Amino acid sequence: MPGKYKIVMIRHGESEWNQKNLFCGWYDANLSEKGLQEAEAAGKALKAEGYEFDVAHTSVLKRAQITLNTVLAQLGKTDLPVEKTWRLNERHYGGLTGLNKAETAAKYGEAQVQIWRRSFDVPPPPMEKDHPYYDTIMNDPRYAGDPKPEEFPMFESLKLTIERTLPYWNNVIVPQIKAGKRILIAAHGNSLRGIVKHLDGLSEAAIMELNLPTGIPFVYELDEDLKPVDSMVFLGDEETVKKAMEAVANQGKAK
Ligand SMILES: O=C(O)[C@H](O)COP(=O)(O)O
Repeated sequence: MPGKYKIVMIRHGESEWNQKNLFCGWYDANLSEKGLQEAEAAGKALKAEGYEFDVAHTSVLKRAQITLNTVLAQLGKTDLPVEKTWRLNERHYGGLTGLNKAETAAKYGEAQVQIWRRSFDVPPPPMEKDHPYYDTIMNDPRYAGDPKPEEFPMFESLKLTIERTLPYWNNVIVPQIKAGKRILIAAHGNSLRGIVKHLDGLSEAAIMELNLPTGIPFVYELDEDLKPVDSMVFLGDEETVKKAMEAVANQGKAK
């Protein structure tokens, strides 16, 4: 039976730091050429499937915003209302920000990197004041006043990420869904993993296994209680999606 509501989500296209296999988090990396192409293909796929939207939500980070703008351009909807919030930002990778994932796996072990990347409540080490990207992130005018100084993250586990994403989901997105708005969310691998965990009621063990591919839209059909009737249906062939998920997982392997 079809769901009452449909919502489309997409992780940003490959970023320049994804390409270099660096922990990115709140660093404002640009999309790579491949990431731009992924975003264009995503927009074409959504158009071919006849998707239309009333509003979009994204983070304050340009890799998500450029992905969204590229998708909307393909849909001929560059005038769609867009809401931007730090609450959809990628999880803050703390002191790992800027480190190479494979080198970090060689240094601390793949198991430790897998825990930092995919566990539910084990945070990465904090970003200290002398971290090379501390000032860039802390002094970013887009964060002036929100998050409040006392809630500005220095590191985030998935649990902490969900705790700041869910208020936005519940207070802003859910009312729009219930009002019949057709919604597109362009965000990040871990902020979207948090939403997926919430929607599907995934266990901490199950969410550890989920790697979201860059730039491939996925659809949830929800019943009137916002329970999934259809979960995470990707707009891409199964083999492509599977390979893309494996590629994300393998970023954490020591070379
Ligand atoms: O922030 C990053 O490094 C990536 O966008 C997500 O990284 P992950 O797949 O290692 O969590």
